[in-house]
Amino acid sequence: MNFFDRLHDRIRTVDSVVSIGLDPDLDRIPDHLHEYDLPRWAFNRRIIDATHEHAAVFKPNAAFYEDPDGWAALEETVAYAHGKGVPVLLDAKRADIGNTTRQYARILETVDAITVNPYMGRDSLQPFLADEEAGVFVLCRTSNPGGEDLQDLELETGEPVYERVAALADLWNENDNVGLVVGATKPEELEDLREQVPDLPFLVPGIGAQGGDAEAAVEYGLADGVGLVNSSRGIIFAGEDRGEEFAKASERAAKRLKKRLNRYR
Ligand SMILES: O=C(O)c1cc(=O)[nH]c(=O)n1[C@@H]1O[C@H](COP(=O)(O)O)[C@@H](O)[C@H]1O
Repeated sequence: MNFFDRLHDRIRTVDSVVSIGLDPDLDRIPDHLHEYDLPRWAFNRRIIDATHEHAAVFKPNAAFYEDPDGWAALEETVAYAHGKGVPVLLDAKRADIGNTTRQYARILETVDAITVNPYMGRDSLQPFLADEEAGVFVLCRTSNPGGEDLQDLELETGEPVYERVAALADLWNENDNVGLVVGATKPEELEDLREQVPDLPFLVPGIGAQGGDAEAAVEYGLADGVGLVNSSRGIIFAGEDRGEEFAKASERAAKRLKKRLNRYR
């Protein structure tokens, strides 16, 4: 079944478009979890238990797992999220030349969706795009300040680079499996892009810790009700100062964000 159809069902089931980012910074997870073999997995398990009823997806960012224990923690995390019925979107921002990107795409046997980087062009994304079951979110207008360095550059046609990326992503969407990543810190670009590509669901990061616009994220992020608004640190570290009770604060933060976003749906 197509990822966006599954996401549509999941959003309906939990009445939520919240993507919960599982970015378990080892310097920030509670002290008592460091005695476990895999502290990141111990942390994620508690976060998943506490928040899964509010999660449209879980979005682990690969950067937090790129070492042997990290990969083990990620594997456990993905299986556990799936056991709770929650799709997993791996934020890996992948792409490379053909034979390399084919190896990257093998991760789609494990996760449901992925973020990819359009900089190397269509062939660098082909194995992802060819997977009819997977969701492929193309970085378009990112939330960070330096996003403007390249993404806002004007082409000879007068359009900015990020709009060209959106147009290309729309062309690449032959299997109805492509979405865009557009930061909540860019509400005007969100609005323009929604008009330009009305059918592409967006993953909108940048609310919470980065201070983005939650209302614009929902208003323009969804295509026919399908799309994702992500918060990572704002949810998983909501209970940073609560010791063993940390996950309860995450549950409250996830529920609060769900309710807040639902006001705009
Ligand atoms: O691809 C992403 O998810 C992403 C794109 C972007 O433009 N900005 C952005 O913050 N992200 C990711 O979204 C998450 C945001 O985390 P918080 O700022 O803690 O909510 C991180 O995992 C980022 O890597």
